[in-house]
Amino acid sequence: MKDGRLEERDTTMQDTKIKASNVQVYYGDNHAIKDVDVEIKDKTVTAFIGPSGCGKSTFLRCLNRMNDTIDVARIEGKILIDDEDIYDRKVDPVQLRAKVGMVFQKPNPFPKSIYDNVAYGPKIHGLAKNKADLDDIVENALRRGAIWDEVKDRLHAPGTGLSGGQQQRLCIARAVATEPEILLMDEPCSALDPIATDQVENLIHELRENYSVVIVTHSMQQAARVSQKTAFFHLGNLVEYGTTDQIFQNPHDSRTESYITGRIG
Ligand SMILES: Nc1ncnc2c1ncn2[C@@H]1O[C@H](COP(=O)(O)OP(=O)(O)OP(=O)(O)O)[C@@H](O)[C@H]1O
Repeated sequence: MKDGRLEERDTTMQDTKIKASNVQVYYGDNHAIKDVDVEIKDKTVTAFIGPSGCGKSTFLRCLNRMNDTIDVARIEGKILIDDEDIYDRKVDPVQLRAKVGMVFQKPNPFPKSIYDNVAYGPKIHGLAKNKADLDDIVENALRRGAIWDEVKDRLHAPGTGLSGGQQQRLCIARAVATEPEILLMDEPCSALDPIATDQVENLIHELRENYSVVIVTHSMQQAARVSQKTAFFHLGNLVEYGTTDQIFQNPHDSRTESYITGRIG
């Protein structure tokens, strides 16, 4: 059982990594995110929860400008990362996405070897001086993805030949290989069995040492297990944001309470 007060002290000590103000997202006429303000802490796992269609993934995708790739999406408001406006014209979205890595619901390794899956990002971002350097980066990332021991003897086998849980850890290794500061995870365990889920959750716990992790999850049990902060979304609004212990044990808003007690979902 977590000590609520300790957890609270722990997260309030962390610096703000992401500050979103008055964020609105429209898909054509559909106002999917309504006036969201939130400060996301560094070295903390933040869970986004809420009923299907409430805008969790949409808001997550605002944080590394993945919505830019959706023609009908329009974003207003401000999102600062380390006090820099990520929607400023001088920000290159490709560089931004290296700093703000993303792991998707379905493991999506490239149709390349395990090695090349991880080496690809560091290569295009010029992070390796030579082959030996690249080998080190790949090994380190696979270790941080908690999959090195399982793949070290078959680095040149296809990534798509791994099990689902291994593929997801490979995708996490690929995301950390470009030395991001923030990791966005959109339901990273929904395609995994309980054992693989447990491995990925343990990994999320370790990643928190070095990164700000933001995870969208349908599972309230998962949010309670992995996160220190939780944001509850409903119909495009950020209804309540607080420590995970407060949200689950003492929700202030009746909508949050209805959701966590299973009355709405
Ligand atoms: N690519 C898109 N094009 C148009 N509308 C979209 C798109 N993605 C999401 N939407 C709409 O935006 C709203 C929020 O969807 P979003 O996927 O962000 O919610 P969610 O809370 O992540 O849902 P779920 O838990 O079911 O994944 C919904 O009305 C959805 O139909």
